Amino acid sequence: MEIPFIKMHGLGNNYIYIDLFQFNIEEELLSDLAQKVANVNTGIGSDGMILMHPSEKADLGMRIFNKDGSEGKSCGNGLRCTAKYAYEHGIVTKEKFTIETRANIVEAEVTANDEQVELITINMGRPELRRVHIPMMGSDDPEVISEPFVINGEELEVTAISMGNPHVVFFVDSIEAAPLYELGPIVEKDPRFPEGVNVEFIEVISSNELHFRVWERGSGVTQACGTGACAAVVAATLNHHCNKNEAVVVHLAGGDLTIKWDEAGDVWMTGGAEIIAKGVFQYVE
Ligand SMILES: N[C@H](CCC[C@H](N)C(=O)O)C(=O)O
Repeated sequence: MEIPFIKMHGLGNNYIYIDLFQFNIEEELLSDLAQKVANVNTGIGSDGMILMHPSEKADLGMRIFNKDGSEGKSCGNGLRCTAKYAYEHGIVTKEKFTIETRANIVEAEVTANDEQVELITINMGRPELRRVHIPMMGSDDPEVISEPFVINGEELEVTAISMGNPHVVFFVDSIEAAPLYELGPIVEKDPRFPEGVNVEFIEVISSNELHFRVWERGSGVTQACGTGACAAVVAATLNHHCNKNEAVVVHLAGGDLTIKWDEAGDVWMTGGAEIIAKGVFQYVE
């Protein structure tokens, strides 16, 4: 089956996008297709697959599948790329519009120059702090803020939240020394996270600047994670390193995002998005 695709990235977090306004695929093929397009040796190579689709609740919808074929509920970098594509390809005609994800409906605003989108701001909505909705097991505390967390024989501290998808944040003294590969895969699958978890390591530079690295649920180390950057700023604020209503620059491996957790409780993400290539994938079931 020939499947038209667009490869796009947000700060190096790259996905194979399929425009379901132009093409249709059976639901039961999606997980297998995501794994096959993401394979760098036998496929195209990406962190996963994203579907852009018609929506009855928003101007359009977006679904994200990780490299392992699992479906996530939201994707910050994917939302910025989807917003750029939707505006530049006439799926939307206004600079402000809404995008439905499995987690929520977000507001997007693009900044365009000669119809080319240069910057995208997404209101990612309110973080979920209640343990039961992250979800995370492990103690009766209703929230997970600087909670002792024994892993690999070490007692560390974690803060966990959901941005529609689960995140656990470790604060480290040096981002270069973050145990990304040692702890990432273990924590991702730890039974205290019944739905798995995205694992972030944060070095606080100042109240307006963080260094950030991520081991993503279902994809491993990626260059950037938009929902993770939002989770990092929320976690840093909950631990009194950052302040509400103040923009924070998050330095990810692939570049910078500006994140603000506002007084109304919404988390705003601003950053770029790029189209890498368009083509046709030869899909064999
Ligand atoms: N791995 C994530 C989905 C992708 C999120 C990330 N790429 C982003 O930009 O937010 C999950 O399973 O929840």
